[in-house]
Amino acid sequence: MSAIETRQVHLHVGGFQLQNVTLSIPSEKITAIVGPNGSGKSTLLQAMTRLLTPDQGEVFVQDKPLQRFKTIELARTIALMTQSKHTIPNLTVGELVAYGRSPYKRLFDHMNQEDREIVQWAMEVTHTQRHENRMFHALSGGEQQKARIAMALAQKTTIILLDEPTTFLDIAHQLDVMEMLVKINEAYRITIVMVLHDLQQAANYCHYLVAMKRGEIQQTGNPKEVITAEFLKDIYQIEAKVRFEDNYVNIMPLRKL
Ligand SMILES: Nc1ncnc2c1ncn2[C@@H]1O[C@H](COP(=O)(O)OP(=O)(O)OP(=O)(O)O)[C@@H](O)[C@H]1O
Repeated sequence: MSAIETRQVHLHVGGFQLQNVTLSIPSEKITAIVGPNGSGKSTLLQAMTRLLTPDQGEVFVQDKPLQRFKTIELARTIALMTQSKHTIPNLTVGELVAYGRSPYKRLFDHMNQEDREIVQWAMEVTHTQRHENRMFHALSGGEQQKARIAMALAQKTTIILLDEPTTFLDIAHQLDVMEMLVKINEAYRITIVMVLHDLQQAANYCHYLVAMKRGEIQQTGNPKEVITAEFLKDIYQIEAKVRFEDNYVNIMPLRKL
């Protein structure tokens, strides 16, 4: 069973169009969506979470048509971490992570023991417990990313989508976040789909790659096989060397073509 499947999806936003997007995101794996700026990666994530509705074609989540999901059922199945942190209100980390429990609560319901345990678990997994009582907006970029991942985990979904989780982080925090996501995937079998600009991260941490260009899927497959010098030329119009060192993919961009 694929976690998410799109079949011949066409979707326009403004003058932009996703065209004939057919793909299958493998369950319990880590998938990277890559492609140049403006190629439609975020639009695709929005189509997968029903924030945007295709003009044509269908999206399936765990084999069920997306439009048949009740809102609450979808929120218990897929968590989405968008790029924007500016919409997060003034909350402590503990309060933010507790927001992840919303799909399980009715308005004005209090957190029960199970909710509290799940919130503690999500903070433990992401090492954010020590920030529980600090204000989210006072944290560093790396700490904020981990707190947002904790909120997604507290939603207790089987699928987590992340839009550029490592952008704006220093190299140590980038590795920290990627290693954390790998551990979450391995320990809890959560399907992870993330938009990435760093192709080395895509190659070295992800099991599956979806490459987009101008609203279309260009290539899919094992990132270690897909990312070649030819691929970088086709997708990004750059000349680059791609080398393997101890099974680690090393990409050396040389020049724009
Ligand atoms: N609401 C909207 N109205 C008009 N155009 C939009 C809207 N949302 C996205 N677009 C356009 O659609 C195109 C694809 O945008 P999208 O954000 O999906 O690309 P992306 O691959 O995620 O880009 P980036 O890597 O720069 O984040 C862009 O040209 C963008 O300007």
